[in-house]
Amino acid sequence: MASSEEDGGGNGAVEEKEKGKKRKLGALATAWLIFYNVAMTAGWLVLGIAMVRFYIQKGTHRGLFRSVQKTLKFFQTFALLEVVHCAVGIVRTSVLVTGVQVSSRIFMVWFIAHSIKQIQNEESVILFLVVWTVTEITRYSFYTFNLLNHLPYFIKWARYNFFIILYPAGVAGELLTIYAALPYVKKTGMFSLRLPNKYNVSFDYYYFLIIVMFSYVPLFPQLYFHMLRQRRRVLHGEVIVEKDD
Ligand SMILES: CCCCCCCCCCCCC[C@@H](O)CC(=O)SCCNC(=O)CCNC(=O)[C@H](O)C(C)(C)COP(=O)(O)OP(=O)(O)OC[C@H]1O[C@@H](n2cnc3c(N)ncnc32)[C@H](O)[C@@H]1OP(=O)(O)O
Repeated sequence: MASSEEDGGGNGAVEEKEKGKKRKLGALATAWLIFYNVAMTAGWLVLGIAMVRFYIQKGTHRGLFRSVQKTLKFFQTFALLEVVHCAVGIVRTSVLVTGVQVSSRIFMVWFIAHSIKQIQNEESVILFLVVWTVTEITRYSFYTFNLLNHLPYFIKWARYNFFIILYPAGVAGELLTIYAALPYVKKTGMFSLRLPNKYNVSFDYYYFLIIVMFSYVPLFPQLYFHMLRQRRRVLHGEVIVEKDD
């Protein structure tokens, strides 16, 4: 995930390398990515509209997760394809960075919010839902317009500025939600395996969640600094060479 930066001022070899990486996508790959990004933009838009409508009609966030969970699960799980896109090389993004981003979201959706019903009405769940929705509508519309070579500047600006606030806000929502889940996990012993058992292994989901929370400390800055580098590259034209994973 590490990257090194070259001085933007006239390093020809680096610029050539950077240009060389901007290869043309095949027609099929482009068509697929346009379809994928349009579908994802639409999916997150539907989710956003459903959340706003729910709140206007009910005047409370209680029950909101339950009412939008099917759409959320479908589109967030569909995002696993992003790891595939990187792995097969049709998008120029690190498999590792994308893998961490997508797996942490899938984990939040399926192994926390879906599995632990008692925390679904926590404000922190709404916080990460709102943050993810704004982020993804911006991000997928950015990719779509970019592929169509008609990228409005405000979408580009939003893609590379919103995350400065949204990323920490999303992480706060996720961590507070996991924290709220801990007492239920401890009480029920869910997803845990106690000894003695026929496999002779033990697993404690409660401690696993604590490890997951601590893993944000080294991993989140990697994602955040990756986005800051992307921001400098795209908005300020700095030449940045990412080392291969
Ligand atoms: C099993 C338990 C696991 C537990 C793990 C716990 C670890 C937790 C640590 C992680 C915390 C994450 C928390 C997170 O969920 C919180 C939030 O998301 S809050 C909301 C704010 N978030 C964001 O703003 C970030 C959103 N995420 C991303 O942007 C990406 O996922 C990321 C991989 C981080 C960065 O994206 P990327 O590297 O792709 O940057 P670019 O957008 O600039 O794109 C680079 C080039 O690739 C092209 N591209 C990429 N995707 C596509 C696509 N779908 N279609 C077309 N083109 C695509 C893009 O155009 C760029 O091309 P070029 O270089 O030619 O311009």
